[in-house]
Amino acid sequence: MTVIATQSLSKQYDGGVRALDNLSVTIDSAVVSGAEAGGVVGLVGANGAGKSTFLKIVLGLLPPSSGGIQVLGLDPTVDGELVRARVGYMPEYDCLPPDISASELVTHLGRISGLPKATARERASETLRHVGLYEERYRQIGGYSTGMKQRVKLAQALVHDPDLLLLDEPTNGLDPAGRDAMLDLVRRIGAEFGITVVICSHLLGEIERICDYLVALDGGKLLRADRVDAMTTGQDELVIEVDSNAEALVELLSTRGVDATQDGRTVAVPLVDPGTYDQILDAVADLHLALHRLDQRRHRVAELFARAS
Ligand SMILES: Nc1ncnc2c1ncn2[C@@H]1O[C@H](COP(=O)(O)OP(=O)(O)OP(=O)(O)O)[C@@H](O)[C@H]1O
Repeated sequence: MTVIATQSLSKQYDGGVRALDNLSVTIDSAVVSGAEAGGVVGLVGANGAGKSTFLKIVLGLLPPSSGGIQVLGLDPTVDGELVRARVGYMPEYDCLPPDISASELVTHLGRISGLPKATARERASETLRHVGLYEERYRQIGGYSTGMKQRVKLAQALVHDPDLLLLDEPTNGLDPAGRDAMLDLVRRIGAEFGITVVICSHLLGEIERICDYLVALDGGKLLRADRVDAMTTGQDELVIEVDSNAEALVELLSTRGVDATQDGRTVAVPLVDPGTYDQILDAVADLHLALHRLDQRRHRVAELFARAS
C-alpha cells in the first residue's frame, strides 16, 4: 500500500522561506516492512530541514505551494478530514489538560474523531492498555510523569484505529529507560498492529534502532529515502556510556567474548546481533553501573547521508 507519495512538492512560506523544495518521495508499506501494512519510517533532518512542514501538509493542515501529494490514496489538500480520520498524530510538545483523566481525554478525542460514545470509551481503555497506562487511566493527567504524558499523547493518536501514525519527537524529555520503553512501543505498533508509523526525530541512533526505512531531508530537499538495512553496512557499533568504571565493563565484556574498547567514559562494542544489547545490559547490571547511554554510533547514518548527497 502506498502510504504517502509526493511529486515535486514545494512549500514557500510568506516571507520567502522555502521549507520544502521539489520533494518527490514514495513511502510504500510493502517496501518499508515487506508486508501489506505496517513498518516504521524515520523522517530525519537537522532543525529547519522541513520535517514539521511535511507533517502539516500530510495532515492537510497546510497547503503546499506547488506539487502533488497523496496520503493513503487521498489528496489532503481537498480531503483533509478524510485523511485525518485515517491518520493518528502525536505532537511534539506537551499539550495535555492537567485536570482530567487520561481515560476522559482519550475517550473525548475518540468521540471527536467520530466514534460513538460506547465505542470511544472501549477504544480508549484498549489503547491506554496498549501504551501501558491501564492501571493509572482514571488519575488526573497533571500528576503524571513526562513518560506517562508521552504515552497519553500516543494513546490519543491511536484511539480511532488509524492506518498511519505520525509521531513528532516522541522521546522528547524522557530518561533513558522511558526512551527505551517508548521506542519498543513504537516498534511494536509498526510490527504488530499493521499501522505504518512515521517517526520524526533528530536522534539518529534512536531512528536507526527502530526504523525499517529512512527519509532524510536537508534544506527542504530529499537527501535519501531507502531501507535502513540497504543503507547500513556490517560496520555496526554500539556506544555505551556509564557513570564510572568503564575499565571493569570492558574487562567483563571481554571475558564474556565481547570485543569491547574503551575511550574515556565510553565503551564501543561491535553490534553482532540483537543479543549484543542483552550482553551489554547484563554486564552493566552485574557491575551495578548506571547506564547513561546505549546507542548505535550516532554519526554513522549522518556519514551515509553525507555520502549520498
Ligand atoms: N509559519 C512559518 N512561517 C515562515 N517560516 C516558517 C514557518 N514554519 C516554518 N518555517 C521555516 O521553514 C523552514 C522549515 O521549518 P520546519 O519547522 O518544517 O523544519 P523542521 O525540520 O521541522 O525543524 P525543527 O526540527 O526545528 O522543528 C525553517 O526555515 C523554518 O524557519
